[in-house]
Amino acid sequence: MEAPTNTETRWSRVASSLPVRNVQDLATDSEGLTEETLKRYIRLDIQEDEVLAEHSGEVPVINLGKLFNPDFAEEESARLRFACEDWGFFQLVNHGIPEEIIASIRSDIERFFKLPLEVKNAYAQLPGDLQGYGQAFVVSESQTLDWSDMFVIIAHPNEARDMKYWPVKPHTFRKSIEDYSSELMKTAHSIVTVIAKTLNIDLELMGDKYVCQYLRMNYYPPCMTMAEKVLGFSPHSDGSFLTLLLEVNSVEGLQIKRRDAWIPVKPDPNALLVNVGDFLEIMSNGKYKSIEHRVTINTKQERLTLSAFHVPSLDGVVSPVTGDAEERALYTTVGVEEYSKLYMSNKLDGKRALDHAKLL
Ligand SMILES: O=C(O)CCC(=O)C(=O)O
Ligand SMILES: [Fe+2]
Repeated sequence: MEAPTNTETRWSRVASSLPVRNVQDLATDSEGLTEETLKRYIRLDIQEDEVLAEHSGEVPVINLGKLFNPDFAEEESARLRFACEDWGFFQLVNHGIPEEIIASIRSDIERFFKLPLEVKNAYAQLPGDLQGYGQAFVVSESQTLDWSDMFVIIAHPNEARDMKYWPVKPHTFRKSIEDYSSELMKTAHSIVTVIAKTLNIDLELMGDKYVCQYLRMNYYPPCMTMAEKVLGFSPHSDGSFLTLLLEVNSVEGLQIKRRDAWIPVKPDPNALLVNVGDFLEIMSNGKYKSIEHRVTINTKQERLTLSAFHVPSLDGVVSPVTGDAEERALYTTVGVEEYSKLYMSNKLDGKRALDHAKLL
């Protein structure tokens, strides 16, 4: 296992930094909120594709308990396969993470974002150690226009926990993050096991020994004057293998792309929202889809979420696994570090990193 210093230096080669204004602060600063400052956040492309709220209820729901219950496993695995093939997203219920652990992380994240700006800024680090408050790790120019702030922590490998700038406020924060992170490692592991079975592939590189977990807290302030013109998070697919999202205060905002329209996801307080990332799409040779998603903003309520990206270690190599001799590889083999660099670079020209890995 790599020592944290190695991880830090490696990440400093991967992640690029585009520092921007803290929008939570901007949103509450009546003097700063002028037409001039707001202008840069206005997005003309928001209304290009239809929003189909009537399909919200169709987002697949997968019951983790059933996946491991011999009486239901086969049927539930088939549903999981369909969710990954057809939606790239599913709500994971009966996930088994103790309620108190979820309650603590929820309340600590809410409390963290209520701290004064200077306190939060004390954690602002540039991407060298991939930890920072503010938009230090945006992956595209367009994301510098996002109406959100984020805070990133490497939670696994565990050595990363020795990082210098661990948040100490609220004082329970470190424990809640550690507890949640370990639970989530188990949950992700369970899902990965079933995914490996449904694809009939070996997913050793997603085993605990190799996998990295990055936690990102996202804060989307309300935008009183022009919520319908700004985006909290630009359309993107995730540069992960699997992402598990906790919608901390269950405020709606996430929309997923489906058949050229956007489907708003209704937060389910009892579920984790799971999505297929780029590495899983590549590894499954395109059978499982890493779907674009975005976050919209409302006029009244702030939205808080916690994304957990599960990614193979930077040393890893990801190849498409083909079923039989007839199946042609549709993606190139990518090094995780090389791919992450591309994903984090600002040179994607409006394309997704994934498009660069696709073979024609
Ligand atoms: O905050 C959200 O709802 C989604 C965040 C997201 O897409 C991400 O962190 O990659
Ligand atoms: Fe995402």
